[in-house]
Amino acid sequence: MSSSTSSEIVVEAKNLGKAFQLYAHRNDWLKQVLLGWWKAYFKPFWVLRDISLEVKKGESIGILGRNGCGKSTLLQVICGMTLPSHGELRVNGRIAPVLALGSTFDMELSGRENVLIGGAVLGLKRSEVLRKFDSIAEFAGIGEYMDQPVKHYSMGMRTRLAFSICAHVEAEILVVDEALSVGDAAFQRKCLDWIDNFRKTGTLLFVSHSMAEVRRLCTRAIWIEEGRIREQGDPNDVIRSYHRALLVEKDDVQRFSSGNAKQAAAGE
Ligand SMILES: Nc1ncnc2c1ncn2[C@@H]1O[C@H](COP(=O)(O)OP(=O)(O)OP(=O)(O)O)[C@@H](O)[C@H]1O
Repeated sequence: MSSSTSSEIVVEAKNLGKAFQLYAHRNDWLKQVLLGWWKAYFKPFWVLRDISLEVKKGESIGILGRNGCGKSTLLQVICGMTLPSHGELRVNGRIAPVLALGSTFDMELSGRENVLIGGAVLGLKRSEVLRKFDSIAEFAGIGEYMDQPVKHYSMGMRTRLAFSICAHVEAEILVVDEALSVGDAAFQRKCLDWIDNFRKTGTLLFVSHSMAEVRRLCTRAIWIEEGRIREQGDPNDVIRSYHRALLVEKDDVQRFSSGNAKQAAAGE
């Protein structure tokens, strides 16, 4: 029996699965919209399967795994950006997802306008965003670009703005999906320092290919492989197993070219 009380658990997933709809032909999605009641014109591609996990308040979880194994999809499901196809999910607390927020920016609007929208999306009142605006702008450090349309920003500048908004919404759960990798060294250091402080009270979900960052920031690591949890536990142990597997496994191009074919061959 688990000794943690339900109030300590901020994320609880039971048998979570996510399938995307893959269409063999360009127009099949239209057929699906019009005739889907009669027959399915897509094949489900299961990206996450049978994920069960509990994240306790104050934990810092590092999620690792090879390209395309389902790390970002798992975080997107947890953040509510996409619905699970199977299983149950309970999230208890305000979530600030850095990369996801950046991807919802309105490219035609200025950084300033996106701060107002992004702050509201993450649950702040307009008056609160206005009160925090100078601090958000200072942390983002993009100067006069704050009044330029976001479509003129570099990827790093977008991420700076998204991180800065997330850092100001007093979230209980911070979700950082490889966001730091596009920032320059000075910004990365600033974010890591901020995350260090956040970890004293908040919960961190962190996807990274940098094992040094996972070791430094995380209290637990979860290794995802082909959409399933392969191993979880102490970051040093999980990273060791992951590295060992990477040394013996070849770079399997088929993972990307025929995910569906692979599932079909396995009779799924
Ligand atoms: N909207 C979508 N439609 C169809 N397939 C998708 C969609 N989004 C993701 N996928 C597929 O789901 C799988 C998992 O993708 P995901 O982005 O979660 O992987 P990841 O582990 O975060 O990879 P990386 O380390 O490369 O960022 C991949 O095969 C990807 O092609």
